[in-house]
Amino acid sequence: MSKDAEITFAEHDENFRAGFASFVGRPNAGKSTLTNALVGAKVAITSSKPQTTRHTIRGIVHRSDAQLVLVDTPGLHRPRTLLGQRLNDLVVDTLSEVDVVGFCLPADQKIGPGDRFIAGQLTKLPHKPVVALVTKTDTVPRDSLAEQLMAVDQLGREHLAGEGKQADGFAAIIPVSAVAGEQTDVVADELVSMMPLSPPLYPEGELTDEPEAVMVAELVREAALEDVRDELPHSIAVVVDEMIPREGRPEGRPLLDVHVSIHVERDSQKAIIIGRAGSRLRAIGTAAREGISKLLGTPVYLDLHVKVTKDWQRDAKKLGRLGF
Ligand SMILES: Nc1nc2c(ncn2[C@@H]2O[C@H](COP(=O)(O)OP(=O)(O)OP(=O)(O)O)[C@@H](O)[C@H]2O)c(=O)[nH]1
Repeated sequence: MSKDAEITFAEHDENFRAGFASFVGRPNAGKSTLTNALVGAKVAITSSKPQTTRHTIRGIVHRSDAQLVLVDTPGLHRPRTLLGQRLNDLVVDTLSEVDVVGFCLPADQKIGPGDRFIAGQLTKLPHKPVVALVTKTDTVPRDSLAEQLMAVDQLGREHLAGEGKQADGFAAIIPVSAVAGEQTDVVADELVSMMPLSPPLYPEGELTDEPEAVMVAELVREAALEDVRDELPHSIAVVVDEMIPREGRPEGRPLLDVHVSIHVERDSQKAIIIGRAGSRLRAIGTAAREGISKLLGTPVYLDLHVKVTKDWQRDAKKLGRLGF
């Protein structure tokens, strides 16, 4: 973000609110899509594959009366690997610093052990308001939505009520469809009402403060996730090795060289990513390059390398090197 942008109290109403909110929920619960719908631009990566959001990505909602900084977190889930454990720790750390937590529960899926696990984790944050967001309401008929709302209320009362915890379960329960654009304003209003009185935290127009390299890596990862199945999505980590302007380009025709490594855990996975005669890797490159050019506002030459980093999810040193 631009550090030189000055913001002063005087320019803003004394009732202005600003603060941080974070969405949690099982993989695929709709957190990224909701973030994007609220922010109005593509900042978090969405995909139908679970666990695509590994990095804490902020989207910023600018309103005349408030600024809402959304911290998008990875899915909280029962840890099975070292990576899983680290991600959970990261999520709980993040949550302890935000003003309100939005717990996303898809309308089209019954509440299950995964949701109860998350609700249990949220009790580690005793004084934090938790708003339940029943997502994807466009996918279910009205009567099953009503049932889901009651089940969610029950979940809140079971986990977030009682001494030392939230007094009455969830602070609010809001049905929303990010895809149909229904009730997203109600979600924003509710989250804003829980922000402290504060001047804006970021300059106007800022959408995210995620470092560009992380967003570039996420765009490549999103492209690599297209059409891959089973355990492969969890085995892909993407690192931007270098981004440098090409030298000797003609005036007004810049080109950015972007060097990216796609790490997988096994040789067989490397073969899948590369595809027959390199066809999949080329498709990944084409798809990602377009998004990266748009993001950075300049033509890019994208150089992709696929590397096998054996069992990186279970190796503390390798995790560190890949930025976890
Ligand atoms: N019909 C419908 N689909 C939705 C809605 N919100 C999200 N989806 C779809 O649900 C899938 C998962 O959405 P994401 O926003 O990526 O979910 P997430 O919770 O961020 O997922 P992770 O990053 O894996 O934790 C995608 O295929 C979305 O298009 C919605 O309001 N309606």
